Amino acid sequence: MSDAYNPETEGAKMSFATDMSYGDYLGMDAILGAQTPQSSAHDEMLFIIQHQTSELWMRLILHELSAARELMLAGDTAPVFKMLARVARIFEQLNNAWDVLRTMTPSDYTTFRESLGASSGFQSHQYRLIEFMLGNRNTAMMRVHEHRADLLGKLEAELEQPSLYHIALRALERELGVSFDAEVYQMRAPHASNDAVIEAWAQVYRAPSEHWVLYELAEKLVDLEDYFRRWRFNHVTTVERIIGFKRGTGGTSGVKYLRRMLEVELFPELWHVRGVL
Ligand code: HEM
Ligand SMILES: N[C@@H](CC(=O)c1ccccc1NC=O)C(=O)O
Repeated sequence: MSDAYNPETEGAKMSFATDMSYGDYLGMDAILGAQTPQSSAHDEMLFIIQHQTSELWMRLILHELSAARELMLAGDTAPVFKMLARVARIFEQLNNAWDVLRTMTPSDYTTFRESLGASSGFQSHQYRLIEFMLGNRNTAMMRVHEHRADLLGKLEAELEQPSLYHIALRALERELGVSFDAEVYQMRAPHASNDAVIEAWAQVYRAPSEHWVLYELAEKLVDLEDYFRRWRFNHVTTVERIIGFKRGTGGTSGVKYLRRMLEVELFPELWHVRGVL
């Protein structure tokens, strides 16, 4: 008989015929059954898992942002800071993940790129939902989901709700006793910079101790956008490294399109305010 240590002797439960196990709880059969490479290329598994893990983290981002929005609407800001800090950390996790994908060379990628057809991250509805929630609401991005009423419905439902930034701006109005133009609160357009909003944030930044909660909220949002920008930058750099200036499978110009996306400002006034202090 082997003298290998048997944890059963100290009480480890070994039978899960009728009890919920680790795999049951985590839905491991569904998760580990969801990798279906379209080619026999070795690196396609890396590619699939990289995207699936990213989508799982995005799912958590959406969970945190939804809760943060509810709490902000209820005026309960303390837990919101924790949630926004967590979202920034998740982006950092996604940023670090590029190191794994970067081990794939251009020649590795060409072994299966054709198998991807017209599919592309451009069609990630969770990515679009994150953008919409934060306030970057470019409705032109929704058409790729027209064939999926469920996904389109989620994006449409999001557009019915104020963005997280809208809610922050409402709080700013209340704090300073000011009122922003209605155009600031457009529901179906990317948030555009507004001078009155810059001036309002400037009041907060000139006297942080008098407006501590809003100051902290603003800095959490800047932090989040900072990490999000790094994600976009890592993406475009990895893309250039792997496919150069080829067109994207999603039909865009590829790196040129992604470089344009680097110009997106989620919370423009929070960046512009730095220049007027
Ligand atoms: C070999 C690695 C990758 C390449 C070559 C690549 C390439 C591209 C290209 C060319 C686009 C532009 C749309 C198109 O025409 O296809 C794009 C968009 C996008 N990709 Fe990737 N990508 C890679 C990895 C990833 C990963 C790991 C993610 C994580 C989920 C991701 C998420 C996205 C998203 C969300 C967009 C839309 C961005 C936007 O519209 O602002 N990509 N990608
Ligand atoms: N757009 C990429 C393909 C790609 O990266 C991709 C394909 C399917 C699912 C996710 C992807 N990731 C990001 O766009 C390309 O043009 O090579």
